[in-house]
Amino acid sequence: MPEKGFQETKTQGYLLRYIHNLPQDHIEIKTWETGIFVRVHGTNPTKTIGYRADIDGLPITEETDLSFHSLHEGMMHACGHDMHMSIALGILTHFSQNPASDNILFMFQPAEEGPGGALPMIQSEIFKAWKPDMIVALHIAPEYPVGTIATKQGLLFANTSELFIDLKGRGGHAAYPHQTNDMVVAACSLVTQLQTVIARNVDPLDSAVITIGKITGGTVQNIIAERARLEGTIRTLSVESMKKVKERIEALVHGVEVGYNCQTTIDYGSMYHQVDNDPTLTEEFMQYVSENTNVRVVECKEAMTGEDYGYMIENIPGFMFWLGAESPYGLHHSKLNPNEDAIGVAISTIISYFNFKAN
Ligand SMILES: CC(=O)N[C@@H](CCC[C@H](N)C(=O)O)C(=O)O
Repeated sequence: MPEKGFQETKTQGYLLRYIHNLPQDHIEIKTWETGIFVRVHGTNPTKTIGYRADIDGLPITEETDLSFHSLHEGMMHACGHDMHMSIALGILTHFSQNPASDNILFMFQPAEEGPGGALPMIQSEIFKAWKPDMIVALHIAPEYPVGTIATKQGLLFANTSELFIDLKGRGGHAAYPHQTNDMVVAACSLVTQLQTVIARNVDPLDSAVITIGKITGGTVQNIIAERARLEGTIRTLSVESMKKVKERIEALVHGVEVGYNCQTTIDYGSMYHQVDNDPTLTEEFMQYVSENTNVRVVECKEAMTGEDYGYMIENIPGFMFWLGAESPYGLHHSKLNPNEDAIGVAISTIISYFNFKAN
């Protein structure tokens, strides 16, 4: 039942029904927007360990033939959030029956794909009252085999900013281009120019991405377009690079405005802070898993993916890791089919690690 960010009402209802069927003696449940907080009271708590799972889907038409494929036409769990939820429910089920000595706070977070649920969730009164001392999250990784986890100390995921550029010129008859300012031509030129920011303005030893994922413009084939719109995303490995990339984008958009005699607007939509793994906790987790489980631990490089989970661990120690879920098709692909064996691997690994951390 994949649903867009902050519209996850059926998802929330499903999760709540499951959670209400667990033993209730040690748990407290609070809804927040379309998300859920569940606190499992420890037997002798000295701290609270947080665990976050994201719950929204993506606007992609699913092309798998799975028996449990999306029932919502045009929407898909193409980033593995269905698996993230299943894993969180598995861990919660265990601790609701066998509480650890410390408290564990489960956060079922809406709107990771946009516009971002993590930041308002941690600003909520519930989070402030139940504030965890550390937080853990995972993301499925189609490129790693089941039985593998991958992470690193420090920067794991990039800074992100959405990018929406609107262009408005003068439309007209397809046969009289000299009387118009064609926004399809201006938009196409701008898309190409934007790639020069990466190729010519970003230090080759740094990294950045500008992806335009959607272009719209015009009305019909024989009318020159009065309007066009580019929708995309920017990724950088530092907050400073994001600032520089945006300055260059603004300069190029201004150039198109002058060069094509049109009006433009730029909207940066939602922005996510980079995921910076706490070095000490991450190192300890990697060592614990290597020495105490059959899971293979890989030290990976940082990725240009974004995650609003970065806000959760900006001021609270925590980390995220990739969970091997081998699929021939990657994240955000209509045929993504993560291997479900990864669910059990994640549940047993996190239960073991939380029991270790909860002393
Ligand atoms: C893990 C993942 O795929 N996250 C998304 C986050 C998107 C943030 C925002 N909507 C944007 O596009 O900038 C990703 O695309 O990396």
